[in-house]
Amino acid sequence: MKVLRRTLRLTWQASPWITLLVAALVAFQSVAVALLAQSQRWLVDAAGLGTVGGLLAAAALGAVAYTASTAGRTVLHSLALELVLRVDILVNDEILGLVAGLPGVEHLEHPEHLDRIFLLRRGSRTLAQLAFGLSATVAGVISIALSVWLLVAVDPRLALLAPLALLPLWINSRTLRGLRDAEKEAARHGRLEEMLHRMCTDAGTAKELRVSGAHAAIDEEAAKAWDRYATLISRARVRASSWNALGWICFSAGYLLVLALTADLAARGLATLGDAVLVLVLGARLRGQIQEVVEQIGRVIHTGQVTEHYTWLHDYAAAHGPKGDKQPVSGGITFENVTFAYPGSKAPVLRDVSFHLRRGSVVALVGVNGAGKTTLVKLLTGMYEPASGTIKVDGQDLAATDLAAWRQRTTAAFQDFVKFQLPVRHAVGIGSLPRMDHVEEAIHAAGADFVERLPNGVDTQLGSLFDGVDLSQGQWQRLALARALMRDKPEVLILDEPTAALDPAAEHDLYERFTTTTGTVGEGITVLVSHRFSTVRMADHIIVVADGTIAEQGSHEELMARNGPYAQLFRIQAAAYSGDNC
Ligand SMILES: Nc1ncnc2c1ncn2[C@@H]1O[C@H](COP(=O)(O)OP(=O)(O)OP(=O)(O)O)[C@@H](O)[C@H]1O
Repeated sequence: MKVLRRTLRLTWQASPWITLLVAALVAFQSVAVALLAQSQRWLVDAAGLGTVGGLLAAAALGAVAYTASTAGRTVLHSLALELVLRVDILVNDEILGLVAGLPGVEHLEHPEHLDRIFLLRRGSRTLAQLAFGLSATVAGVISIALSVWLLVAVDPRLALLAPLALLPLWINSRTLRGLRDAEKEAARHGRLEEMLHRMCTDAGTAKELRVSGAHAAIDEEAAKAWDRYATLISRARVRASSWNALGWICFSAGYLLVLALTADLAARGLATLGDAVLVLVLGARLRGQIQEVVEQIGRVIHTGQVTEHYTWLHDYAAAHGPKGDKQPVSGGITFENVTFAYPGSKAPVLRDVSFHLRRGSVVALVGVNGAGKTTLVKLLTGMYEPASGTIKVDGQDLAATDLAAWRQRTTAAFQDFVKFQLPVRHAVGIGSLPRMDHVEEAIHAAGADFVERLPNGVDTQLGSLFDGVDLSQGQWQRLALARALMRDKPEVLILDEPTAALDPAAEHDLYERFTTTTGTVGEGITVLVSHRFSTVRMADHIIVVADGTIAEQGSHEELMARNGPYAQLFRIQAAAYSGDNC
């Protein structure tokens, strides 16, 4: 009901006038068949009796009903198409808004949630048809009821056709349920095929795949996934059509029986010729009417699956949306006994982690690959919530604060940055759209001065998709950094290996710049993740992460004096760089 109300609201919002016109035409369609059959009955009876007035009235009624029905049907078809198209756009906008507006990213990583979003986006049109489909179904049922009523008036036994007409309807609802289950089961294969296909056609991944020669194998895997998807769906369809055919055979046998009964009644003088014509016309039309209602019900039931996901998305967005209007105040951040496991995985990636990030400090997270550094950063930016323990910002639980407001006070640059194929100004500016005027400043702060030498400076189009300039990996990375630096005086600046593509000297120089020129110094907290100890040693506080726990923490000097894992890693790297870079 909630979904119906929502889609009705969207339908009205799409166009009140078209909605009213469609409703009026649908209402007329519900009586059109009965009017037409009745006019033909009167026409034949009046002809038999030779009453000219009756003949003319019946012909006039038939002509009006026929014209209004056929013309109305054509107009209804095009108006309904237009309305559904408009509602589809609104539904898609709503879905994208809900998916993109969620503060965390859990819904984008959980396979079950991804399946739901996949099915929802594929079925958005069905959802857009819900209001129209339901009203057409009600009109169809009324139309069938009127036909049955007219048949019963000739002879009550003719009502036999009604239960027989319901049989295909019932079978169809059962088979559609089977189809719905098959679609649910197949969604994962469909999504896999889409991903593999994209891997082979996307310029970024295609390069690596060509070099490794794996594209043929991936192509094959994509074909297999598509086969699995198509097989599940087509098997369910064949099953459904066989059952539906059986239903129609039963109805056709009933129709023949009704015709034989009417012929008998006419022969015995218990029915007029007009009655026989009425039965003939209505019986033949009943098949079409039922077919239409079956199809409409099919669409509505199919919508049931999509509406389930639609409701889920709304509920999920309501449960995971902004939690309150309290804003974190300036101060330190404390992780208290934080344990965390990624969705769908039972093994915790972080176990009982506790540490404090002091306001105004530069904190470095170090550790081997997979230790849990990026996961800590994701928790800090509110992408995920801890399974147990709390993250407190000035004593306030981050899970209970408005994440959107928190994000306004933080900024981050990640190792897996995005290459936005836009003009430089926009590729950097989307870091903080209200501060578009500060793009040049951010570019300078990120050391991306190469932009000045591009053909159109900050207005140069980037990427090959739109005949733009392509950049080196290090240059793309500097732009990603500039994007992160767009935020005005962030309380927390997170740099998660955003300089991996830069040489060690450039990274050292850049971090020196960040820690002395950005707005966070003295006011905010800078969290940097790096494998380069020449950078790490600049931090005030170093946290060594090992296997999801904190192995040790302290200043560079303290950790060197302790001679623990940090000191060992530092010496190994210092030896590798012959002391030059560390
Ligand atoms: N989205 C995810 N879903 C499930 N497991 C994940 C996910 N992201 C990371 N992990 C797992 O969490 C662990 C910690 O990963 P994390 O990215 O935090 O490590 P890291 O210390 O940042 O590593 P690196 O130095 O390689 O960037 C790894 O074992 C990884 O496999």
